[in-house]
Amino acid sequence: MISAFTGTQIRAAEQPLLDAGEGAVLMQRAAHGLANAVVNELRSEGRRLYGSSVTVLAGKGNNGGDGLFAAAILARRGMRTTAVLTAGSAHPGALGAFGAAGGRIHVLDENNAEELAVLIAGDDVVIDAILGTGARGGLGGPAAELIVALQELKPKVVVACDVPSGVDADTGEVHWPVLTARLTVAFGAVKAGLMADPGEGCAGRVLPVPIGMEDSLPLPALRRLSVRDVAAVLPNPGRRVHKYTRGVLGIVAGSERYTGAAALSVEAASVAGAGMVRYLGPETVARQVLERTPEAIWEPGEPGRVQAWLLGPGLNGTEQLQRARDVLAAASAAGQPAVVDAGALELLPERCPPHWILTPHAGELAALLGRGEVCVTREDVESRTLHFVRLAAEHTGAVVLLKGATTLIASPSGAVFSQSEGCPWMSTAGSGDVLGGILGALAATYAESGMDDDGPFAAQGIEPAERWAAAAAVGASIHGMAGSAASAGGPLTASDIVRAVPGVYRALMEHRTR
Ligand SMILES: NC(=O)C1=CN([C@@H]2O[C@H](COP(=O)(O)OP(=O)(O)OC[C@H]3O[C@@H](n4cnc5c(N)ncnc54)[C@H](OP(=O)(O)O)[C@@H]3O)[C@@H](O)[C@H]2O)[C@H](O)CC1
Ligand SMILES: [K+]
Repeated sequence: MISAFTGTQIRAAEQPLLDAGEGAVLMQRAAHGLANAVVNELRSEGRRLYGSSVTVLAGKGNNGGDGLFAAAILARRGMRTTAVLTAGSAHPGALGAFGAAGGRIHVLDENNAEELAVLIAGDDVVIDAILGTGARGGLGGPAAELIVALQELKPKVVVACDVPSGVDADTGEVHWPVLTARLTVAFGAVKAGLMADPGEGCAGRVLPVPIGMEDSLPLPALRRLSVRDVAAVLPNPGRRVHKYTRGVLGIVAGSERYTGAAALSVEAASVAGAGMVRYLGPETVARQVLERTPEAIWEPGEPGRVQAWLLGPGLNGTEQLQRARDVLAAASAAGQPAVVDAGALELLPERCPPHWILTPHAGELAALLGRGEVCVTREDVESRTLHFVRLAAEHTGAVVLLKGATTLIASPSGAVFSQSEGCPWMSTAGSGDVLGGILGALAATYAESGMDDDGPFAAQGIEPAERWAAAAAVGASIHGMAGSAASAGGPLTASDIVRAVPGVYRALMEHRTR
């Protein structure tokens, strides 16, 4: 499990060490970690250190200090090093070390941003050490001009020091302009803003570097399940199971207008481990569903027993909406888990049970919050994903899974998971219906026993109040892995994601036996 913390949490954990006069030691560790990361990045491209060039953009605080000390190390190892001081002044000790190691220094002013950008852009590596966890807002003035000009010139390799300057370390909010990094070297621990959009999109790969205060960290603000975690909690049928105990999922999806959504979500649920899928919808849609997934059961009347529900993909028309309303009421009364997507989100009661999983995209999340009179737009949600997903979980009382390049899953208890296994090609019609099917299958499977204190989540140390959010994170992860496998770098359809799901399960099961 990867844990992420806010800048404030990290600063608090550092404080006892700073009080004990260990600040300089922490900075040296950070600088060595950063310098090593630059060396490895160059080596991975088959480049020699000697004769390669690096520029550090250094702000006036400790972030700039880390960058300058790292550049001094790189200078001593044979790199041509330049520093651009973006605030006129810089950490005195680090600047001294940099000068002593033979680095060249330029001072950014009102008139030289473009000229310096041209000078730097040809370097092999640019280290962004302008702002770290001490930032308030983003870059302005000449520093912003420099970043805009540099971004246009497409520098070869950008390594961000602790956090890309302009990304809010706590929230992932981005204050443009930001220099997009290939790698972010995070000191002490990953910052929460590097695992939430839009910040994650600026950070590239994130490499945590321990600096000695990790034991003092509190509970994380955000967690990400690793492949190993997902493998460990994946439902694994024992010898004595049958289709009913594996988990039966009821699906209310599709309509005359959107038949594909029903077909995709039923098929996805079937391949994602549900023991059986019962489909509720009009006969014309059911025919197409069964043509694609003959294993599913059409329920024209009162449905048979299910362990969980999926409602919403492609839902349209009075008849289907009424069906969904009835099912929601029955699921609530029976205490059954439900995955609620798309059209069914509008049918939710004011407060939902904590084992319901809502799966809005940014626009739907804005609408959901609007019901509670929080007036936000899709753009607001997209720019502060972590904040709004938490708020939606708090307001609705349910687990809220906000779909995106980084999928955030907030539990009403306050825990947040972040998964990012997918790829941009997955932004395609029907992809969300497949996610709904996978989540539904997991909900039906886990509903039987997965959430107990002797179940897989408890074994991973996940608290009872966080388990449904963790289950949703498993679904997001499988969906992302299946999409990336199906894409292999190229375009794909939602059906391709479905076809890749069993292979992902197999690979995860293998992981488990290793
Ligand atoms: N705490 C430690 O011992 C260690 C920290 N590490 C590294 O330090 C940074 C955090 O360093 P800090 O000096 O606290 O803050 P920054 O470097 O991020 O910012 C420095 C100053 O910049 C000014 N500021 C804030 N916002 C802006 C802005 N939008 N534009 C321009 N300037 C801004 C502000 O100064 P003011 O005088 O304006 O208030 C900041 O104080 C952390 O990220 C690590 O990289 C080490 O890693 C380990 C030890
Ligand atoms: K930085």
